[in-house]
Amino acid sequence: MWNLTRFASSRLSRTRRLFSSAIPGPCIVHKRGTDILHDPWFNKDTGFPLTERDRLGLRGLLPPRVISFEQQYDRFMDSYHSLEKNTKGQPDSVVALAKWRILNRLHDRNETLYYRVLMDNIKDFAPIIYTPTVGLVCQNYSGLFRRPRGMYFSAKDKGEMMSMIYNWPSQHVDMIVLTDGSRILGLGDLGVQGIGIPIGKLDMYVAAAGINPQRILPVMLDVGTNNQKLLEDRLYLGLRQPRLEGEEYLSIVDEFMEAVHTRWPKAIVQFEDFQMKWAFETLDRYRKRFCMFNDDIQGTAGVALAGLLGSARAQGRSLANFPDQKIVVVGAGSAGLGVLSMAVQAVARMTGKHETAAQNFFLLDKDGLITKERKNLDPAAAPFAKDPGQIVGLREAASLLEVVKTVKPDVLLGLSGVGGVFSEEVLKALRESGSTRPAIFAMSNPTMNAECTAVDAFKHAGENIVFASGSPFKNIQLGNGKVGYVNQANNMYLFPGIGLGSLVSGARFITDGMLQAAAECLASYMSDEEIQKGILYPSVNSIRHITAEVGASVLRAAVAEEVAEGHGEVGPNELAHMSKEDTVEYVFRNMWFPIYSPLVHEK
Ligand SMILES: NC(=O)C1=CN([C@@H]2O[C@H](COP(=O)(O)OP(=O)(O)OC[C@H]3O[C@@H](n4cnc5c(N)ncnc54)[C@H](O)[C@@H]3O)[C@@H](O)[C@H]2O)C=CC1
Ligand SMILES: CC(=O)C(=O)O
Ligand SMILES: [Mg+2]
Repeated sequence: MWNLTRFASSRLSRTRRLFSSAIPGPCIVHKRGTDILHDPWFNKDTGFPLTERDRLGLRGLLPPRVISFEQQYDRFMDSYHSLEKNTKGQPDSVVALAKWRILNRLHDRNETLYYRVLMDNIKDFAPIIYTPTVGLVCQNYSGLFRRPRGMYFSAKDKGEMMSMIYNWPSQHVDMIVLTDGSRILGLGDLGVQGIGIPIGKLDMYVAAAGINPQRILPVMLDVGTNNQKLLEDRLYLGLRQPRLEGEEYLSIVDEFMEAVHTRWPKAIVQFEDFQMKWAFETLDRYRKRFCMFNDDIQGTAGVALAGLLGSARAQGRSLANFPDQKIVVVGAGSAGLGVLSMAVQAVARMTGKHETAAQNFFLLDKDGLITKERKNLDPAAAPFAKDPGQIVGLREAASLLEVVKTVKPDVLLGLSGVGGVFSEEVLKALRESGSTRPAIFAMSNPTMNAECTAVDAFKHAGENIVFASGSPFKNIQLGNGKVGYVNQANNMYLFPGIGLGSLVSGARFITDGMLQAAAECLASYMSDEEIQKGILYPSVNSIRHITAEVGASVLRAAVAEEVAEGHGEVGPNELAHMSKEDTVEYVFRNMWFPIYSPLVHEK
């Protein structure tokens, strides 16, 4: 089941070999002249060769010297480094937004160069285009707005979506990330400003999964906002009305899903940052009708499970001991419940005992420990609610500190959205954990919403811990050359591979088996040596490689579960006869790589 043998050791060299053989095919363009220069999909700026300038009516529209892609790349990186130098000492938020702006301007101008720069510098740039800076961008979106990106469907568009969807200029769309802005990271309801999240997630799709940027579509479903501050903000760009509820709300989402799949029947829709009630309801409503998944529930669960298995290994225990781990989950929302249900299912598979699989898991929300005595117990949390008779020394609504002191957990996992809930006292109490190497997952985003910082975790809970956070922190120097490793437990390690594997298998639906395969692949990726150091996840620098491996695992699971219908020229039979190695190679070959393609004009 959990086969933790390591994949091929020369991960990156194989990636490079596959890409170095990539010869850019021609790209058909239906425009000429300035229309091309103003289209970031095709624009090469000063990089257009003279012959192409002639063919496309660009002569005279650019300075005469042709600059190579490498020179353009270096020029951008020089500007970026100057900006870093010039903003030194300024407040973090000012620096972060300045960095986001310079990247965003390149994105608006020249996508090929933008994605190349992003891919090659993913460790430095992911924190800008993704968490944490994307949170700040969403908070300030209406003021930062210069040009639209993606599509906006609002409650006012009811009845029009089927025709509106044809306003999108691309003939083909493979991957859509959709939000209604109701729970953006841990920042709450940001209304239309939440569009930054689908944009950031899709940037990760291009960088990690090699989805062609001409085939992605970020979407905002604006059904109003309950954020009073935004409703009163004169610059706010969304609908100024309270959120739609009930059937009115669902009819908007239904209409959007029908419209999308009428134009692009094979498009995959990732639901992102929906408030809990709609996250679960829409997943249930659409998962057997469309190829879709909810990243916060399902992507996060796989990443957390891989980390939990890793932290069991980090204690030098065999995986057979995983079911004995005592795990406290703080946050009973879409993410926390998603993690719990996948982890409990893994325990049930390992032990064969479904009734007792949840016994070592403890779930808390804003009111404390959840037991069966909880008034208005949420049905989604009910399977994890403790029976008061079976938790000696604890009671309904016990505080986190009481729970940690009594349970002495092996793992403390936070998905509460509340910064600092792993207080000094809680972290110190973890020193009494039954584990030789307790693990702390402070998974809430962005950084200020993390349940604790890396510094505090190592300082208060001890140097022997394993630590992971949703947004990046720097490794901690513990003295005497010892390093406290900081892992990034973020669904970015899985959602690109889930989307890519579903796409290239032509999956009709995304099944539990495919999601489990993704989690198993991530869990088995790390060597024992890395795990012993406390490194649970691969470096962000190798995200394309891990995504290809995850994508291939998802594809094989789709074939095994008979939902794979094939992709392009490759039919389901051909997929079924591919070896494991072949599937990885096939997935790599389907990844878009940012290099300039010769442009061919067609009327
Ligand atoms: N690292 C990652 O990959 C991911 C991180 N997240 C983060 O997880 C957080 C929560 O997301 P959702 O579950 O979708 O939100 P949610 O709003 O559905 O759930 C939040 C839960 O936390 C509980 N809570 C609030 N205050 C608390 C407190 N003081 N103590 C204990 N529990 C408390 C609430 O009662 C609720 O059960 C967000 O910050 C989000 O950014 C979400 C998905 C992926
Ligand atoms: C990472 C992510 O999906 C979230 O924080 O919501
Ligand atoms: Mg999310």
